[in-house]
Amino acid sequence: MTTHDHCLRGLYAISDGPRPDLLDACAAALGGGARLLQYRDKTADAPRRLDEARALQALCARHAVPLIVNDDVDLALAAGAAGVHLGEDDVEPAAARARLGVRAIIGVSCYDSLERARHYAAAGADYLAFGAFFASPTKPHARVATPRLLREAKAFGLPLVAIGGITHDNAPGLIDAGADAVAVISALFGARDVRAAARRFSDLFESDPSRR
Ligand SMILES: Cc1ncc(COP(=O)(O)OP(=O)(O)O)c(N)n1
Ligand SMILES: Cc1ncsc1CCOP(=O)(O)O
Ligand SMILES: [Mg+2]
Repeated sequence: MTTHDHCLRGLYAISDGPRPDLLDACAAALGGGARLLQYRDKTADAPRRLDEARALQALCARHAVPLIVNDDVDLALAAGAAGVHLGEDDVEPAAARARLGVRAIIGVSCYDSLERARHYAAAGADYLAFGAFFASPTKPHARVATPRLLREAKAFGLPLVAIGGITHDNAPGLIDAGADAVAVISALFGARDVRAAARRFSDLFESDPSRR
């Protein structure tokens, strides 16, 4: 168990920027109960990314929710974020830890691979992300994972995050298979009412499985 386990259960909101109402949309996700927020912006607009990451860090601090920055350890450091999410193109957890400190939340993408999970669990990751579990509007060519991976990855003893095409309808199956958190972009930030969408995802973690 890590010191971050309390926030690693529930809805993990991942921003879909750039968008003009990014702050409002993220505030709505947090208002709807998101337990983690990831700033994911794949553009190269460094000044805007820094401004947005800093603004999101202030927002997250008001909600006592950790901000995770996707890919970019330097940006996480500059924004004072709680941590970073690392994929296959990014640095190893130890390098991120050396920059961000022992208390940082370092998440890793394991895609469909238990081998990656084993490696990253030993390398000091705080959570293991698997996916895509369903066709993803955001990342149509993402590698495909199956719920069985979640059941097997429980053995690593770290919080498990599921990602990829997750909706209110298909999330319960992943939670039942062992996902501690569901990471969602389109079905959350593409919703007309982001706060209500976040609340519905969050409620899935509170309710009796037989009543979902
Ligand atoms: C929680 C979470 N899981 C997986 C990813 C995907 O990371 P990666 O494979 O590095 O892809 P990009 O998001 O960088 O396109 C994630 N960001 N967050
Ligand atoms: C970043 C990422 N990695 C695998 S699927 C995905 C995108 C998830 O977005 P969506 O919830 O819109 O499918
Ligand atoms: Mg990445």
